[in-house]
Amino acid sequence: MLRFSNRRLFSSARVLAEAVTKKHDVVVIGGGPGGYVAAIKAAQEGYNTACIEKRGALGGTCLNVGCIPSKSLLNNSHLFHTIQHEAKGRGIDVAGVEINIGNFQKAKETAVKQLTGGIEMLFKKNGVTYYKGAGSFIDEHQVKVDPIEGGEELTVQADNIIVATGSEPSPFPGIEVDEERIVTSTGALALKEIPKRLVVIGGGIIGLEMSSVWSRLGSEVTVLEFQDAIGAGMDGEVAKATQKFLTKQGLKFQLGAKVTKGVREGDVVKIEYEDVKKGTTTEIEADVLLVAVGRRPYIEGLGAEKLGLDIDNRGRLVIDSEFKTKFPHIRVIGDVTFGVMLAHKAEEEGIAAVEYIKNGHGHVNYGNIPSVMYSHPEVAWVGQNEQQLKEAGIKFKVGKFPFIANSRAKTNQDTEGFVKFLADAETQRVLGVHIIGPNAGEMIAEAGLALEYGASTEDIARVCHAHPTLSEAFKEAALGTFGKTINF
Ligand SMILES: Cc1cc2nc3c(=O)[nH]c(=O)nc-3n(C[C@H](O)[C@H](O)[C@H](O)COP(=O)(O)OP(=O)(O)OC[C@H]3O[C@@H](n4cnc5c(N)ncnc54)[C@H](O)[C@@H]3O)c2cc1C
Ligand SMILES: NC(=O)c1ccc[n+]([C@@H]2O[C@H](COP(=O)([O-])OP(=O)(O)OC[C@H]3O[C@@H](n4cnc5c(N)ncnc54)[C@H](O)[C@@H]3O)[C@@H](O)[C@H]2O)c1
Repeated sequence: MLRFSNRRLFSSARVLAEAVTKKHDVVVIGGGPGGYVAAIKAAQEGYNTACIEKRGALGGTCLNVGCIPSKSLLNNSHLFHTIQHEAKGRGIDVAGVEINIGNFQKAKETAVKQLTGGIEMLFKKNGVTYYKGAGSFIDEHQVKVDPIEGGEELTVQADNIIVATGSEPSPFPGIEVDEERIVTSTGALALKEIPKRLVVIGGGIIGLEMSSVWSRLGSEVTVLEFQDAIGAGMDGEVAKATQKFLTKQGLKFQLGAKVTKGVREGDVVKIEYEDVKKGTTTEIEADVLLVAVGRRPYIEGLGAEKLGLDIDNRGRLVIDSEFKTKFPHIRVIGDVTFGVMLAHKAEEEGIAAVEYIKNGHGHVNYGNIPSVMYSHPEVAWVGQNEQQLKEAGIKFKVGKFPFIANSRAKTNQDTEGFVKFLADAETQRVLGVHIIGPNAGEMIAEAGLALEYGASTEDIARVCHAHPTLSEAFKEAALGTFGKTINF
C-alpha cells in the first residue's frame, strides 16, 4: 500500500513537471527593443514564439527608464523653458508660468505606460507568448522561468534562443548610488524635486541630456568629464560647438576632471575631483550627484557562465557575425553584446537574427547607425567623423551650412547650429553627416538613406527640397562640398 502511494506521488509529480514544460520554436530572453522586436518578427515568420521578461513591463531600458522617459522630460522641459524665456520675443505675453513637478513626472509616466502596454497588445496581435519572469539557462535548450507575480516556476524548451538581456549603469568605484541623492539615469529621470545644484559625472549622452532637463527647470549644473571633450564619440568640431551652446544655456563644464570622491552627508553630496592637467584638487557640493559614466552588459541570473557562454573582458556575450554563440542555436543581440548601445541598433539586430534563423542570412549595416542627442538644438550624426577619416588616411571634402542662413530656422527663431557633410574628395560619395540644429534627429534619416544607397553629395544637391524647410540646410551643406552653396 505504502509502495503504491509512493509511486502515485512520484508519477503525479512527474505529470506536474511535464505540465509546466512549454515548448516553442523561438524563445527570446529580455523584452527590450532588441528582444520584443525579435519576438514579433519571429512570430510573423510563423514560429511559435515566446518572450521572457522579468521587469513586469515590456520595452526594456528604453521604454521604461531610458529613451522614452528621457524624451518626455526633455520635450516638456524645453517647452517650459521656451515659454518662460522666449515667448515674449515671439509676441506672446505670458504670466505665472510654473513647473508642476508632480504633473511633469506624470506626463512622462503616461507616455511610458501607453507605450509599454502597446507592446503587450502587439504580442497578443502577433501571437507571442509573454512569460513574466526571470529566465535562466538550465541547459542549452531549456530555460527556467521564475515568475515575478507568484505562480509556478516553469521550464521553457526551444529550438532557438535569442538572448537580449540589455545593459545596466556602470558603477563608479567608491561612489554608492542610493537613487535619491546619488543617482544613475534611472534616479535622475524620477526626481521629485528640482535640485538646486546638480553635479554630473560624465559628459556623454546621458549626462548631457539629463543636464539639459534639470538646468532648464532651474538647477545649477556642473558636468565633470574625464576626457578633454564632451559628447562621447561626436565629431571633434561638433563636440566643441555642442559644449559652446550648452555653456550658453548655463551648464558649467570641467574637462580633464578625475573624480576622487562622492559621498552623501545628510541631504548634501560632497564631491572631490582632480584637474588632471593642473594637478589641483577641488571640492564641490551638490544636492544631487548623477553618475553617468557609461553602461555595461547585463547578464545577472541568466546562467550564461554556468552554460559556458563566452564572455569578453568588458562583460559582453561573445558572438560571431551571425549573432551565434558557441551554441549555434543561441544568438545574442542588443546592449548585452558588441557594438553601440542604442535602441535602434538592438532592433535591427533583432530582425537580422530572426532572418538568420529563417533564411540563413541577415543584415545590419554597422557603418550606418545614426546617433542623436536630444538636447536643444539636437545633435545627430551618422557615418564617419573627421577624426576617423584622418586616422584611416581617407581624403575628404567638408561642406557646411549654418542654420542662421536658413529661412525656416529664422522664422522659427531657432538658428543655432549647422549641417556638416564629409564626402570623398574624389567621388563626392557621402562618408558622414554631422548636424547640430533644430530637428537634427529627424533630418539625419536623409543622411542614412544617402549612405545606404552610396549617394554622392551631388545626388543630394540635385534633389528638390521643399521651401521653406530646415532640410534646405541639408541640401545646401551637400552643395558646400563642391563650393556651390547658394544662400551662404
Ligand atoms: C537614460 C537613457 C536614455 C536612453 N536614450 C536612448 C535614446 O534616446 N535612443 C536610443 O537609441 N537609445 C537610448 N538609450 C539606450 C537604449 O535604452 C538601449 O540601447 C536599449 O534599451 C537596448 O535594448 P536591449 O533590448 O538590448 O536591452 P534593454 O532595453 O536593456 O532590455 C533588456 C531587458 O531584458 C530584461 N532581462 C534581463 N535579464 C533577464 C532575464 N534573465 N530574464 C528575463 N528578462 C531579463 C530586462 O529586465 C530588460 O527589460 C538610452 C538609455 C538610457 C539609460
Ligand atoms: N539619445 C541617445 O541615443 C542616448 C541617450 C542616453 C543614453 N544613450 C546610450 O546609453 C549609453 C550610456 O550613456 P552614458 O552617457 O552613460 O555613456 P557614454 O559612453 O555616452 O558617456 C560616458 C562619459 O563618461 C565619461 N567618463 C567615463 N568615466 C569617467 C570618470 N571616471 N570620470 C569622468 N568622466 C568619465 C566618458 O569619457 C564619457 O564621456 C551610451 O551607449 C549611449 O549611447 C543614448
